[in-house]
Parts: sequence; structure tokens; C-alpha cells
Amino acid sequence: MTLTLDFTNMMAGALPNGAGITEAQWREAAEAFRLAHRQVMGQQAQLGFLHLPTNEELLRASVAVAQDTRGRFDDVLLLGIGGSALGPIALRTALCAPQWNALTLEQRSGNPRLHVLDNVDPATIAATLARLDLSRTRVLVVSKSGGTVETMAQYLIVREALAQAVGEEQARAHLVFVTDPEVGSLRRIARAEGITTLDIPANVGGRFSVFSPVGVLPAAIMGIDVRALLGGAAHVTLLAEGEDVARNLPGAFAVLQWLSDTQHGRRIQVLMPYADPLRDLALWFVQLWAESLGKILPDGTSVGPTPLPALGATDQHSQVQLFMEGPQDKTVTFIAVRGRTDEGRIPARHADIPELGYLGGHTLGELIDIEQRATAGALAARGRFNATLHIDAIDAWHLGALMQTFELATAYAGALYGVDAFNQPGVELGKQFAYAMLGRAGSDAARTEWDALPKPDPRWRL
Ligand SMILES: O=P(O)(O)OC[C@H]1O[C@](O)(CO)[C@@H](O)[C@@H]1O
Repeated sequence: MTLTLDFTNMMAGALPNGAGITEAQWREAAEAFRLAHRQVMGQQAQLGFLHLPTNEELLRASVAVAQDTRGRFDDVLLLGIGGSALGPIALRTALCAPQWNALTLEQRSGNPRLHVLDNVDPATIAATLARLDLSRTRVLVVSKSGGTVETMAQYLIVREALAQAVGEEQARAHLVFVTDPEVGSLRRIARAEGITTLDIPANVGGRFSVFSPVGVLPAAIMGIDVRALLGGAAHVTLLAEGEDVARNLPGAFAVLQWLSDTQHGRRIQVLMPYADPLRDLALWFVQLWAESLGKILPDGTSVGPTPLPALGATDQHSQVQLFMEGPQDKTVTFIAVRGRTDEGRIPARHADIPELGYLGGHTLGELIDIEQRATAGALAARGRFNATLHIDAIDAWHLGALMQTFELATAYAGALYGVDAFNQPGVELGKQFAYAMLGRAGSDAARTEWDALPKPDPRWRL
């Protein structure tokens, strides 16, 4: 069980024409990292995520609800958005069998299907509700704040549908809330109605919550080895205790991306796993990196790298042209898998056609791995910064290790950029405008600001 980071192709020497991070920059950054590490470790009030992998009480609570769910329910419907949905989706895609929801109960080893509503598009919600037998559906309502407008709207609709399907009394027994231990509307409803509720510790922010019941409960319900998941995360947390960047993998990832951005203009940071099960991990990473690091400094400067998800080999036929020849403003971090269980041997047909015959006898596992190495080499040959995270297998332990690596890297990157990685003030104004238009009490100031905005100008309309 290993996770390694090869960053040769980020460094001067490996890249042509003087491109790349120099050894002097790397040495200087080691000092910057020491300070960043100390600063992060001093922010204990926001570092709840570091303690989640070893929180036995939270784990036991999730496992108990999972046991109560399996067998009683065929479907689990998770309502949430942002960090409350992206982690569960990434875990399902990575660790459940492909096409999980289309498999039979036997193929799912008796575990339920998992549906995640992470938006308020009425067509998706109507289609999902039409497909589900609500009398056999457990509903997880996941929200750290317990009041996010999209999740609350989903909750009101689904609760109404549940009540109609099974009656008010029974509906309560289908619901499980995952939310802050004290505050928010969900907690209030849970207290008043005795609804089963699991805690997201107060010092854990939404996008850092995957190892709380936010991710662990749905994972346990689907039969994922949650102990191994948390074990991988705990392993990385230990790795990151030291302030020497050369021994701290999450620290090294953060430093490399920060140097690439601030010293080499590589502002766009691509995460490109070469494995379908890791496709949604890249989307989870996008929220973590973007919402944590895109900020305004006290002097008014805007900072923050732009994360971009990609998938190998698929995106070799879409985005890689841009990565190779577009502006020199990107880094690419590949995730490569060493041990693939189903290698998929390619039959030796059409041996007489040289453009096809060479494939016979190779395996798909070999092909995807070679394509990753070829793309990394091609990018390096053209001076394009790239690094590769290697994992042994796509399993719960490695997923835990990868996700905790990115969470820690995000905290370090926040300190390196000089921003608070744990808030998201930039999402507020849009929320306030929406509240004002929906008539929520207390949004008069937003209404006034909204009304003062320029109206659509007929000259600029086609
Ligand atoms: O879990 P909550 O509180 O419903 O928040 C959902 C998402 O909304 C945000 O607060 C703002 O986008 C995210 O940080 C968070 O993951």
C-alpha cells in the first residue's frame, strides 16, 4: 500500500529550454513550507478534518446507521450539494462496482443503490422520484450548515413525497440527517421530531468533511471498507506531521503547485487520473482547491490557481492538444494505478494489418498505463510541467490516502498563498441576491443592492 509523487517533470533539468522549478527555488520553498506548516498546525480550530480518520465514535455512529439501513431499504437517496455530495459521489464511483445502481441486489452483495441529488434541476428530481419506491428508500439529508437553499428545497420536496408514500409517522423513520452538532435548521427539525442525526464536527468544513459521516455513512451503507478508507487517510495525516517538505507528500504537492503558479505562471492546475473510477475524484478536488484558494488578499489582490478536471486516456482526444500547445499556464498532475485487477487482454486479430496487429497480446491495463507515461513524457518534452501520483490499486485505503493528501495540500496551499483556506466569502453575494428574490426575511440590503444593478440594456441584446 503506497502512494508516491514523482515530480521530475516539474523540475528544471528534466524540461527543455530552462523551463521548470529550479533547485534554488525548491530549497527556498522548503523554508516557506516550514512556516506554512507551522501556521496550518496553529489553526486547530479549523483542522477538525485531521482528526476524522481516528474518530472511533463517529465511525461507530455511521456503521450503526448503515447496519440499520441494509436489508431494510433497497435505495438510498442522498440530498446535498458541494462538499456534502461530491465526496459521496467520488467514493461511489471509485469504490463500488461500475454501474452500481444498475446491478441486481445479489451483484451488489445485498447493499442498496445510492442516488445523489446534488442540484435543484426539477427534471432530475422528478425523474429520480418517479423511479424510486419510497417505501423502500432511506433518505440522507446532508448539510454542514443545515440550511443550504438547494438542499433544503430538495428536502422539502422529498419529505412531502415520502409522507404521501408512507405517511408522516413512517417518513421520519426513513430520514437520517447529517449536520452540525448544534446549529442550523436540520438540527432544529431533528430535535423537534426525533429524527436520527449524525454529527459533522463543528470544526470540519463542508469540503473537508468526506471522512465524517458525510462520506463514511454512504460508504458504509454500500459495503465499502470504511476502516481501510480511514486507515489510508490516517496514514497520510501521520506522513504530514513533519515540516520537511522533502518528506511531506501533501506539502510537496502544495509547494509544487504554488511555485508553478507564483514563479512560473502555471495558474491552471489539471488533475488527470488515468482510471474511470477516479473520474469523480477530480471533480471533488475541484471544489476543494477552488473554494479554498480563490480569494482576495488584504491588499486587494486576487489569488488562486484554477483547478481543471481531466480523464486519461479519454481527454487525450479532447484537452491534451491544449495542454501540449496552448498557453504555458498549466500543470498536469496524473494519477497512475500500478496494480489493475482486470487487465483485459487484447485479442491478436488482423495480424496482417500493421496499424492494428501490434495491439494483439497487449492488455488494456498496459495500454492505459503506457498512454499515461507517453503523455507525461510528451508534455515534458515540450516544457509542460507535470507530475504523477502513483497508487498501487484503486481501493478504500488508497482513496483515503489520496483524499487526505489533497485536503492537507489545500490547507498548506492556503498558508503559502496567504489566504484562509477554510472560508468561502465569495459565494455569499449570489446567495443573498437569490434570497432577496425568493423573499427570505432579512435580505432587504441584498434587495436594495440587487435593485441598484444595471438593468439589461436593449442595445446589448440579440
Ligand atoms: O454542507 P452545506 O452547509 O449544505 O454546504 C454545501 C456547500 O455550500 C458551500 O458552503 C458554499 O458553496 C460549500 O462550501 C459547501 O460544501
